[in-house]
Amino acid sequence: MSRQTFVDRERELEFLEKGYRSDKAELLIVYGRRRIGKTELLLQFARDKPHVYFLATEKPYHENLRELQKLLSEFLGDELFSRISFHDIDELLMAFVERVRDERVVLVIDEFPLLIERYRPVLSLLQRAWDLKLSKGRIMLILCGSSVSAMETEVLGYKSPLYGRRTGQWRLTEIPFFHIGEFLPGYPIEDLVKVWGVVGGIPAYLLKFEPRKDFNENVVDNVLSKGAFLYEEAEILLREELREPANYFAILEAIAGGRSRFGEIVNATGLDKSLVSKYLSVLQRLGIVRREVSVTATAKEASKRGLYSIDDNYFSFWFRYVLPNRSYLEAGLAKDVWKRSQKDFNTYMGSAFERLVGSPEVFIELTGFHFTKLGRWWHKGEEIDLLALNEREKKALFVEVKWKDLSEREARGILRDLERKGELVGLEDWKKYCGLIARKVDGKERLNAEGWQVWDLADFKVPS
Ligand SMILES: Nc1ncnc2c1ncn2[C@@H]1O[C@H](COP(=O)(O)OP(=O)(O)OP(=O)(O)O)[C@@H](O)[C@H]1O
Repeated sequence: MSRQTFVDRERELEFLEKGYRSDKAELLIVYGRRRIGKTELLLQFARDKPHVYFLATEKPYHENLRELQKLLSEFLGDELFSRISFHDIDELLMAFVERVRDERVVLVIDEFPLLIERYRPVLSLLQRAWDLKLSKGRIMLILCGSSVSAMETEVLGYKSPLYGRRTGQWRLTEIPFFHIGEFLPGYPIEDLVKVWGVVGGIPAYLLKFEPRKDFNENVVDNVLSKGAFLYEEAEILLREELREPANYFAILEAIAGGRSRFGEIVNATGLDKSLVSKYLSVLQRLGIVRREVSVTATAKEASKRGLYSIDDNYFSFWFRYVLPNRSYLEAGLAKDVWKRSQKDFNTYMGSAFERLVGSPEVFIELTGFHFTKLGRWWHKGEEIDLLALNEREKKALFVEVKWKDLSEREARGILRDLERKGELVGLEDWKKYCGLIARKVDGKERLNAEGWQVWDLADFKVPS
């Protein structure tokens, strides 16, 4: 498959097509992290439909307005339209809808938060246009943006003038793991898992990795080398989205370095508790950090005992390997840094692999176990990597996850210990199963025949 091919996004396209088929006026909000593929998705969707795609820029509001007017008049094939003087976006859009009459037109306004930044009243003007005219016609208006905070507060929030007008919204997330092989044809599954550990499912980053280079070469050339796109990307994105990046940097570096409890993060950063708590909630909202609680925790326990980790693999990798090694990397020592990071990277991959197989889609695809709850379990110094509960059928699957090649003996040892830990969870009258997911397990068939549930990378079905 060619590298330029559009990958997956089936659910997203279906969501957009459904809106299109409604044949009524639609106001859809599409947003998500930078480089996640918003523009590409919207262009794919709109390409075989009458559409206007407008990308807002940093220029002043009125220049943006003129640009939009130019595109709309080109669509109408009406030069006169481009010469009318419109004061504001509401007048322009209402006049456009008047002209297209009953035609079903898709109008995409990309980077919408830039317009808001330039001219806040744009929100109420759009509301006015929507209420007076647009909502009564057949336009499909899609507002798109990469600033998650701006889209969630200014556009979707209940204080927004547009609140209640939208007919649907979609936060675009990463390309699912089982599709990333399509970006790197020929890559073995083990390397795909590592690629996922380094850049996650972000299309723009996956495209930087070249299939003709091996994994290590790609990491050195595309992430660790001064001047490479991914060498500074994390910093650029955080500066763009956050007002006080220095404190966020300190927090992310602490978490990337393995501090997962609130107190540990406070100690490592030296920041005030209330500040750390505020910053952590912003980072959670942005999808950069996640807070986990033990899967069987009560609401009271959950509010106290959370563990923090970086949820965005690229940030996780960058804060662990780029930032702390900056002086070496600046001096052109990327290869050396990577060579001496190998052992640590294996540990890093241990947590990445746990996150991968603990994501609901991958877990269900691999194990076929239907659960109502899935997550890590811990209590008094004992820990189980994954516990899947089916509360309706009272079935539990305990799973240990290892980024290792295990002998049959090692695997059996891990499973027996897991069986012991499983008894500590206290699911007395439940049916319990013990499982193991590892990079490779010798004697897998024999273990499965004994009643254990064992999977390794050979069980991952990745199309490429
Ligand atoms: N589903 C996909 N399959 C293949 N390539 C993709 C896919 N989605 C995006 N890309 C590619 O990834 C890159 C980034 O995508 P795109 O520009 O659409 O992201 P974006 O979310 O609009 O980014 P930004 O917010 O930074 O402008 C582009 O080169 C695009 O062609």
